[in-house]
Amino acid sequence: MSDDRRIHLFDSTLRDGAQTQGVDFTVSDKTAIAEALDRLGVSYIEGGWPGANPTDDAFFAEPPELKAASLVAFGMTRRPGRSAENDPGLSGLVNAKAPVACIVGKTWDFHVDLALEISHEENLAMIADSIAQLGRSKREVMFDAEHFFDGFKANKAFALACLRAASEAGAAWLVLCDTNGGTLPDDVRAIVAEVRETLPEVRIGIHAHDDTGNAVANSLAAVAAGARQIQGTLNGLGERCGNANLISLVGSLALKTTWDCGIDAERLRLLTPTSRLLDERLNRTPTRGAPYVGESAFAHKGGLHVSAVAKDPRTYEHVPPETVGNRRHVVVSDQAGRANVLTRLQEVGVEVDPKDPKVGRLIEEVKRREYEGYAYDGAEASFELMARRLLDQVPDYFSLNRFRVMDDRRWNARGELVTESEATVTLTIGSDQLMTVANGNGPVDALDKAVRKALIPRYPVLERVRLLDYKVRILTPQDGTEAVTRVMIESGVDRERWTTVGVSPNIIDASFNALYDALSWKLHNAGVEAPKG
Ligand SMILES: CC(=O)SCCNC(=O)CCNC(=O)[C@H](O)C(C)(C)COP(=O)(O)OP(=O)(O)OC[C@H]1O[C@@H](n2cnc3c(N)ncnc32)[C@H](O)[C@@H]1OP(=O)(O)O
Ligand SMILES: CC(=O)C(=O)O
Repeated sequence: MSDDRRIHLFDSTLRDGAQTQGVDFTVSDKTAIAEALDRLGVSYIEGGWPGANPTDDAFFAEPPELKAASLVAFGMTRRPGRSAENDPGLSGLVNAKAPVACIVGKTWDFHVDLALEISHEENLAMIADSIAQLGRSKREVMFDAEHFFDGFKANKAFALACLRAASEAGAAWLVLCDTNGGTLPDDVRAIVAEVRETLPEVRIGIHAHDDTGNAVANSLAAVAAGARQIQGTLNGLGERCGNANLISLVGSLALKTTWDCGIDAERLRLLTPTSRLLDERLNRTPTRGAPYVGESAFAHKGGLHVSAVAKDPRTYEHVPPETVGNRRHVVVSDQAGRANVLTRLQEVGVEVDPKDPKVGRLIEEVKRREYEGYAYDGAEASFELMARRLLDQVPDYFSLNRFRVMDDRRWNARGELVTESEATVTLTIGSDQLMTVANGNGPVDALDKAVRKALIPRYPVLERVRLLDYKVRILTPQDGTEAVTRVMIESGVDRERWTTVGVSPNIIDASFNALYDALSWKLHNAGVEAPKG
């Protein structure tokens, strides 16, 4: 592919992404994410701002060894009234172990007047001096033109003079930033085109924020107008509403355009694992609806969709999920038809003759239970168990005879408020009846502990099963405290995860139903035999 079609991807997850509310990377997070980005194939990885905090200092003191990408250290132009040589911020960048530096400078006169309170000439000198100073030690220096689009609209001559100052001082890239994220694609396209016409010799990049939900569209508009570098972040992290989502951009550039973003078919399959790695590092639940990489990105729910997808997935998929490392997913719910159920059964390895009348019964059962409040859409382990029970493919590992839960809220002798829960359960396992008692931090915790106490001696595989998420939803709010509740439980062991559902007007009973399925599913999945009754 000609160089003219090359788009350089610049990842700012570890710098602008670190400015996301609630995100706090450790040095080892930064290293793992940088290595994943390097494997994915981006051109530049902005590692942070040396001198801004101890994490970034430590990261740049011992940066990861990147195979293909260039590590970038970020900073800002020198302080007003100082020489670039004596500016501690710039010295931090010079000393950082990174071959490339990227500095932000003001290009909107409003900011120069109000935030910096300096003359326009001094701002131009700050840009030129800083780029020149960094050019003495770095292989490449980039200029992030802060608020460029707002600056261009307010005072075009000054905004362009800032770009000229950076270019003449040796900046390899001029990155036009939509810092406040308020610009729309038509304006981005027109302004980038005008910059290209005015400064045809410079290389232009785009750094778009997502405050109108247009950061990806703005990045593509800039490329159409001549930008050849796109800055973005994994999963769209970043200040306020985030940056252009690099994951969506990679998918679209690689699969839908003739631009060469440096990511071949093999690397493209790393897109979903890379996005998930970031969420895992941040301990965040991946966004289901994320384009290309979300769990719902190739999930089919409507019966009409599933019946057509079974014939040819192109009927409802814009690209094959495997190309981006994702997978197809058929959802079973009250929107399902025969095709959903058969496909889902096949996916979970349940063998059934499509003509078996039990399939029809299963569909009816799903719809009846969904009407009662069950949601198999997110509780696939419960769906699998229901299907296998109907087909006599799963034994009863245990059954509940009775539970009793007591809650105690009182002031102790030291005058402190104490809440305690105690659960007693009677279970049957095979021909044995067992009674156990446990205390817990709340009634569901006490119940969970009492059930496990009875089961673990018989089924040690349950020892390491953990309850990872617990969600309660009121299904009939008009009934007040008598309302029907639905409980969804996510359980896990190591990296294995499964979700189950329980419904009842009694929240503890709903929780028990979900717990019963969670433990039964694990026993079935681990191939455990049930004792003879
Ligand atoms: C648009 C962007 O997202 S750019 C990246 C923004 N990221 C961050 O700010 C995260 C890291 N930042 C930090 O850790 C700190 O802000 C530091 C270490 C950089 C600076 O901290 P401090 O010296 O305490 O300054 P503080 O953050 O309060 O204010 C920023 C200062 O930089 C000045 N400044 C802002 N932009 C520039 C610039 N491009 N060039 C020179 N000075 C600038 C401001 O006028 C202000 O000056 P003042 O201290 O004289 O008021
Ligand atoms: C540099 C940067 O992050 C911005 O202008 O948004």
